[in-house]
Amino acid sequence: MSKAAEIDIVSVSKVYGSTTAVHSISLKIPSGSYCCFLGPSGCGKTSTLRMIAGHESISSGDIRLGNTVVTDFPPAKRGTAMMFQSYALFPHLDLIDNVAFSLKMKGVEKEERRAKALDMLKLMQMEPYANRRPAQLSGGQQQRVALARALITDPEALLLDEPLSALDPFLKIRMRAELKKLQKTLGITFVHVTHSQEEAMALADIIVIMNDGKIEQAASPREVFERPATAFVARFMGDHNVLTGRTVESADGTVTLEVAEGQTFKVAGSSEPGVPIDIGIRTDRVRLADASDKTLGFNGVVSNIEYRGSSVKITVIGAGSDDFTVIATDADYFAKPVSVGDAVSLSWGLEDAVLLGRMAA
Ligand SMILES: Nc1ncnc2c1ncn2[C@@H]1O[C@H](COP(=O)(O)OP(=O)(O)OP(=O)(O)O)[C@@H](O)[C@H]1O
Repeated sequence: MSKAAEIDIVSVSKVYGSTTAVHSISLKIPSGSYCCFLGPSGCGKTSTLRMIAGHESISSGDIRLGNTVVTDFPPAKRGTAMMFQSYALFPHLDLIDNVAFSLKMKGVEKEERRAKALDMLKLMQMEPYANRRPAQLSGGQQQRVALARALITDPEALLLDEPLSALDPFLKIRMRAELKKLQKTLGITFVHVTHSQEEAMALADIIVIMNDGKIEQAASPREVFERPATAFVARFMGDHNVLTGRTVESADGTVTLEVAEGQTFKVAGSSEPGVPIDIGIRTDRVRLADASDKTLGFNGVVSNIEYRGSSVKITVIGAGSDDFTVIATDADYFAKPVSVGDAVSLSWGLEDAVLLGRMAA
């Protein structure tokens, strides 16, 4: 197998007519890492992936793979391989010829390309099916063939566009584990586009969260979860309550923020007084208990309760929010259950609230 390459995206934009799909993004994807691009529909993930692959021209900026600027290279000359969402297998060819196709295009002689295709099918545990056609395979098996076909060119980076979206939920989780194992075995850089937070958290060394053609945060899953950089990330990842307010005081590394009239919260950090600001409060760290320090909690009214098995989701109205979420463990909840309409006191620790940065305009 080839060695892995770092992918360096430098001020890259993509403009389609009057739509700017990607706004001057910069990012270094370390060699040999598993990188997931995550974001809502239309945020520019696929356009970015296709620009790395060379299937889409770059409107401005540059992309480097290792030491080579590949901006103007055709896809086959970049050292990348792409696996498409639909797998794009040829229905009339058997698996060996499907996998060997790109080598045929390069003029590799028949025996050599078939031997290499068989090696790739072996790697994907698909050798016993080598003479079948794609229609005679399950979805998961077709995906393995598509992977074998992408990997036969010995790419330095494998680019995957929503690779798991065509699979049923059970197979999705199994293939997810296989993708991760494959990436570790091969040691090459994987760039994977998904709109699933869970998928990105499970797979990635680095998650790149995009919104409206820009990168909101690029960091490890743990950092994204514990330190969301922006209100968008905190909301999109769905594990924080986001409250918006105005700084009333900033001293000794702590900001005091007014979120509703007479309701102030403390959070670690610093900010100019008067500035509007967002804070994120971990849903799983809020306790149904009175806070000793009232700036680390509030009194509210329960508006909804959802049982989730190992946890219970409690929605509370208060502190200027009508859907403040508390995730309690089932044990904690059933030790002291509450009902819709109950008045509750919520509290959290200073370390469970984070100051969320604002996007540069
Ligand atoms: N060929 C095109 N011509 C014009 N506009 C395009 C084209 N391809 C994408 N766009 C627009 O660019 C923006 C980003 O699209 P892109 O496919 O990169 O987003 P995405 O994050 O991958 O979305 P999805 O998850 O829905 O695939 C969207 O507004 C889309 O409508």
